[in-house]
Amino acid sequence: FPPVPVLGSIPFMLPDATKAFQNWQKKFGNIVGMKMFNTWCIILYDTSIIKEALGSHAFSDRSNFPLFLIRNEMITGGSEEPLGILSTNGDTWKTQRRFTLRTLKDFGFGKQSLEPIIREELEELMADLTLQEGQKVQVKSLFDRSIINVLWATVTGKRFSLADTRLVKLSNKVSSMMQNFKPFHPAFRWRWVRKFFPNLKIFKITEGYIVDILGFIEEELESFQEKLNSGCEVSRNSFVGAYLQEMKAAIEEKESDEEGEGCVNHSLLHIHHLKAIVVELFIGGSDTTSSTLGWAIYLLASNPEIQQRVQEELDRCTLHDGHHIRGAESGRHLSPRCSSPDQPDHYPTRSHHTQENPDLWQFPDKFYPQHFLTPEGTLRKHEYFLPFGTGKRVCLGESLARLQLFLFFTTLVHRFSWRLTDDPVVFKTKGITNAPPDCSVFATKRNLPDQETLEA
Ligand code: HEM
Repeated sequence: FPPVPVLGSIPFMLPDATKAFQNWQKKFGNIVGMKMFNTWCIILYDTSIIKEALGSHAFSDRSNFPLFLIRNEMITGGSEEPLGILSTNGDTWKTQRRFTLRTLKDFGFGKQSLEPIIREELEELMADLTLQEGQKVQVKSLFDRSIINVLWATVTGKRFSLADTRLVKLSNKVSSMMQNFKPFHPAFRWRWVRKFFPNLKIFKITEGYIVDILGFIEEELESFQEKLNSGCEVSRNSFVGAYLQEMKAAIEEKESDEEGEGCVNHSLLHIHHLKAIVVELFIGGSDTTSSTLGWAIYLLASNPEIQQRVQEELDRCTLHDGHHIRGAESGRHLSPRCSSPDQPDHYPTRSHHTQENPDLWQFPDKFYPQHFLTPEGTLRKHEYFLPFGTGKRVCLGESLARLQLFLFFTTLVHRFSWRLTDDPVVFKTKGITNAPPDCSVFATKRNLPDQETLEA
């Protein structure tokens, strides 16, 4: 379909974009070009094509996302210079990504040292749930504060108590930004719109979220910087501390940059990038993880027989004996209706949501954990299940996310039984990720025979 002026291919996507994408594949094959307003996009339907494309240099650049243009302007006081990881390219992206990955690895990504932080969150959440026994618990916001707290501890080395009003405020801001941000809103498509109509509601709302989140980060940064300015060392056991120390060392020692594999170009470490990355760790690591957990609880609460089987399996195994818990099926429900935009040169692509493709899944619309089991009952991997993306831009928080999902899911399903209340279950498909439905559950403590439990 030739795109129409202004709207591009949008009229052909209505009323149901998912259906339209499926029909396009039947009609045009595994690579389809389309236009979102003024921007050309490519939809890739085939896993091997997706992997080949996202693994190549041509597809490794990202555009300066509208949300980030606004953020960058606020951090720098006017410049739209690309900052952080998610929307930078070239040397800047490489440096920030390498530094972040290396630092987070030092904290124990992929090892076990983040486990105590996550366990502390779990203990407080479980104490909270125990107090709320017999009362309705909203699934959607159930994990927000705990997940934000893990990120906060990683970034600053501190944690809030779950009832702390600052944590409640930060977590509300981050989750409402993620749920309400409309990346495909036409106002973000043309840069002149913001220039001529800066007071449009969509811009003001977005700016409001960013101001609030940045406020939290800047307040914390100030205390780190005060320490540094008074000649003290700041501890490297937080992301902010490690970044500031590295910047300081680079200035003091005027290190000669040794560019190359695994090295960080110190001249590109800057407080503006630090602030931008912290915002991104919250954006990338909060809603994604808490929504996956929310889906898991909703799906188990609405499928009591499956919940019982999972609990029986958890009762039989211990956390460290290498059992693979069948949690992946809840991740299949998380992906947004359109997955993230990528940009080869200036042509963003959308990889088709393989998670719902009827050719790949026996029951694409159903919660069916057997999708991830072999007939013998062992874990079955799918090369087309790519929740963390693939290629050069693959998620850098994957290890943290997997550890959190595993510990929260196994502990909470082992210790509590989950039942839907009579409240309506309302599905909403807006925002960047596919949020779990609005619904409430009862969490009832399980009577475990002895305390040689999974979490011991
Ligand atoms: C269930 C949880 C998560 C899911 C499903 C998820 C998914 C993804 C996906 C699909 C991408 C690739 C986007 C692209 O191709 O441009 C990505 C990138 C990214 N993720 Fe995650 N993520 C999760 C958790 C996290 C966590 C916990 C963090 C940080 C602590 C994080 C930080 C990032 C960052 C910074 C990027 C950008 C990487 C780059 O552009 O080089 N994510 N994530």
